[in-house]
Amino acid sequence: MCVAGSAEQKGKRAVDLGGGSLSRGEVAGNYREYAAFFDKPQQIAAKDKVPKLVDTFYNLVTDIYEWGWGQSFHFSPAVPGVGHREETQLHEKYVADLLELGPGQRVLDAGCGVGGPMRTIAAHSGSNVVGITINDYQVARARSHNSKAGLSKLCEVICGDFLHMPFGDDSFDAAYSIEATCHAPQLRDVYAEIYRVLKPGKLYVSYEWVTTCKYQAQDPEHVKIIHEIEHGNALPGLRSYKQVVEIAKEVGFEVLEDRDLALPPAHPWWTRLKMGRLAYYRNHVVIALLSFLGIAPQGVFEVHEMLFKTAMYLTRGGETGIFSPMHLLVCRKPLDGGDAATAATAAVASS
Ligand SMILES: C=C(CC[C@@H](C)[C@H]1CC[C@H]2C3=CC[C@H]4[C@H](C)[C@@H](O)CC[C@]4(C)[C@H]3CC[C@]12C)C(C)C
Ligand SMILES: C[S@@+](CC[C@H](N)C(=O)[O-])C[C@H]1O[C@@H](n2cnc3c(N)ncnc32)[C@H](O)[C@@H]1O
Repeated sequence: MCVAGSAEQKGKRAVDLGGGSLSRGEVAGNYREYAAFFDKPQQIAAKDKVPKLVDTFYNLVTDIYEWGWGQSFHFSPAVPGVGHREETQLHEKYVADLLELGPGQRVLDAGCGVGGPMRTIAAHSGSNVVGITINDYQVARARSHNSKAGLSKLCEVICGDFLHMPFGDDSFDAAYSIEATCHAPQLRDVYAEIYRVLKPGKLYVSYEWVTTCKYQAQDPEHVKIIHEIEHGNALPGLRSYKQVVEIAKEVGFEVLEDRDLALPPAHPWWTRLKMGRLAYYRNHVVIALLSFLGIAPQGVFEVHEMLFKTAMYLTRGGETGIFSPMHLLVCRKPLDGGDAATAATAAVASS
């Protein structure tokens, strides 16, 4: 049976799909718990439960993401005549270039996944990247990929919560987050934490998931699309493009640039997702078969079904223009960190 190939990029094999750090028997129950969370709006309001929910989500989806997407868990603008891998790397190198990274600098990757972006950025710039992710399965995967890529010296990965990072004040020369801070129950908490660990005068770049100016809260179709995107991606509530900028300023950052990289002349980021539909049907059949044979744990099929559905809503979000996964923020921690730090502390206290 030929089920070893990945849908779009070689790496994880279908026969190895599992539930991350969960045992085989835990996958179905964890998926049910995950799904139930989104059926009860009061739970989404219980912000302290979100990091655990996000950890569960990544136990459930990390293998499928690697199998069907690759080692970078984010979108990229399409580039005509260029393959997905290169499109992805271009989007990652842009972060390194905006941060003006070079050898010897210590850079934070807040929400690093299995480290696709950190490897591109370290190899491109020669800087030392320290990644943090809440999911210990991703830490193991990232370390293994770093070692295979010969980048263990430049790339370090730790398991932890980006809302409470185990790093000293003013200890990084730069910081970035790629499609990760959207998981924070309060955006200002993660921004304030990144602000704290960044040296004065240094830059933070983020690709944010946001609703755009086209989103109408009174349009039921818009509301449905955004709710389904939140459900399929472990999001406690998407923020608008305006809110992310306001929050960055509130914690003390100077916002040097904020721009939606999805807007024309950029080519649609959702092309890859939409074009992959046939492959996803095939994947669904493969997973059904592996589940029937007892090779894939019970529950993986349901997780795949959820992702299938979320791919459709993400595409709708892109096509309607109400959602962007790549609102760029370039922020600087002011040199006179004193006043700004006070603002950051006050912002956290009031959140
Ligand atoms: C930033 C986040 C994740 C963004 C993307 C990397 C993922 C969002 C939706 C995912 C996928 C949807 C469909 C899957 C398909 C059914 C399966 O057969 C193969 C994997 C998918 C293509 C999967 C891959 C990753 C995504 C595109 C969020 C979580 C904040
Ligand atoms: C969509 S993935 C993006 C990963 C990576 N930036 C990339 O582009 O490949 C989001 C990442 O954010 C991490 N994350 C979410 N909430 C977190 C938290 N509270 N603390 C640390 N990491 C978190 C997840 O574990 C995951 O690694």
